[in-house]
Amino acid sequence: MLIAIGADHAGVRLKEDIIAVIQEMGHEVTDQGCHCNDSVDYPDYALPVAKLVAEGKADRGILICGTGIGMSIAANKVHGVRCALVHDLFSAQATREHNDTNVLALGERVVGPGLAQEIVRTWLTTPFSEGERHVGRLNKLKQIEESL
Ligand SMILES: O=C(CO)[C@H](O)[C@H](O)[C@H](O)COP(=O)(O)O
Repeated sequence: MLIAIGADHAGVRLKEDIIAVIQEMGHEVTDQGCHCNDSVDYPDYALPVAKLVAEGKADRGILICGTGIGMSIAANKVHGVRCALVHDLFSAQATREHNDTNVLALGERVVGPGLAQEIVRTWLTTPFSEGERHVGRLNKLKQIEESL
């Protein structure tokens, strides 16, 4: 898979750890920044990653800021993106199985690097369950998007 990744200044250190995990797993990465420790604005980095996923130019996206909250809010404004903020392994698995999430948000100030790496491994390897009830709910999300 091609994974698009982005971070603000509060997530840039964890971004490097996550890139290493993605590459170890045999996936490709497109790094959309940021690339320094200067204070930047998370929407500027969420948007390119979310658009790459929504347009089918990347298979998945991973976004990191201090809490993951700003990144997840921004990413979920892009039609076609289902972004989950995840800081535990149960949610990493459930959000793939139930929500078919295509973008993952993490908070570098919330989660340690070891757990964050394990969350990414779980999220990248867990398939959507294809359960009828989940498909129906995703269709309802799509209808909401299309009605706006
Ligand atoms: O959006 C956020 C908070 O929900 C992110 O965690 C940002 O990284 C954070 O707000 C950045 O904070 P800073 O004080 O500007 O470093």
